[in-house]
Amino acid sequence: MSTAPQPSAPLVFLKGHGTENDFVILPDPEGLVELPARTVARLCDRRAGLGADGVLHVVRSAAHPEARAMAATAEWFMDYRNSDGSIAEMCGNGVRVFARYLHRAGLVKDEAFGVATRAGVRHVRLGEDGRVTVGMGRATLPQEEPPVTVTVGERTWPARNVNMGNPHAVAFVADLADAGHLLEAPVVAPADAYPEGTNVEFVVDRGPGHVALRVHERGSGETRSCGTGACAVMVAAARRDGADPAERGVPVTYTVDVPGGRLEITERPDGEIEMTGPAVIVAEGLVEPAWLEA
Ligand SMILES: N[C@@H](CCC[C@H](N)C(=O)O)C(=O)O
Repeated sequence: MSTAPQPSAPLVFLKGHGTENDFVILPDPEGLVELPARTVARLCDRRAGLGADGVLHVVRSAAHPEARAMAATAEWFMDYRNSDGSIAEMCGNGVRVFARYLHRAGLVKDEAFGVATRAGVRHVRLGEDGRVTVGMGRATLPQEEPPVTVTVGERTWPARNVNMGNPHAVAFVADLADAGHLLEAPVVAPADAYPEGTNVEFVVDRGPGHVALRVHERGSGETRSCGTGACAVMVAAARRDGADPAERGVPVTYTVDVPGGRLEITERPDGEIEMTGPAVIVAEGLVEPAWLEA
């Protein structure tokens, strides 16, 4: 009988993006694939790996200890990882791409269904126009004192602390170029406002109910889009503009331009937020087992 080690089964991957926030999708229904931070970082490496802002690990909720309790309402769990291998609670663009993948793969038959995330179940609706709408839940606005500031180089701006299941610091600036090259994370103070670190959005006005952003993502650096970030920006802009839907008693919609496209965000008077945007599957392939194990 041979004692030679058996080669691992090839790992299927797909590549997708939502407003150019791009992801490696790893289908792993029974949760058998180990994903240490180093492996995620190698997969996301844009020169030596597949290249992505993050990994969407597709696991049956019943097979994942963090999602088992959600299995009755959402069959699939989006185990999201940033490109440096760190774990995040939620990814707004990712959940649209995740939903597109599940439907394309025949793993869900309905056009509307729940996806389990670390921030709770998110309800998605696949539109006929190729876009996907996600119920993003409610924003929380942690205490504003002491005020949060964001600094890049010599420049400092006041910022709004908005939590969309994951943390955001939203700073309104005169020009998106003011944020500079964003090769390093902006400095956010006070540090204890964000014990787990934060995503930072820089925002300018484009017109009534219309803003544009750049984002530096926790764990991924500057990206072309951030769905949770766009929702945080919408909430911060609506409060700044005196357009809080809870006070007006009607839904409020903002168009949020990101470097990679456009997202439409609506907040209802009860605080529930819906985001609509594209979700694209680009490719499918196999990860070379020897490379993965090296
Ligand atoms: N790009 C995502 C957010 C991904 C997680 C984020 N970097 C974090 O660490 O919180 C989105 O579209 O929301």
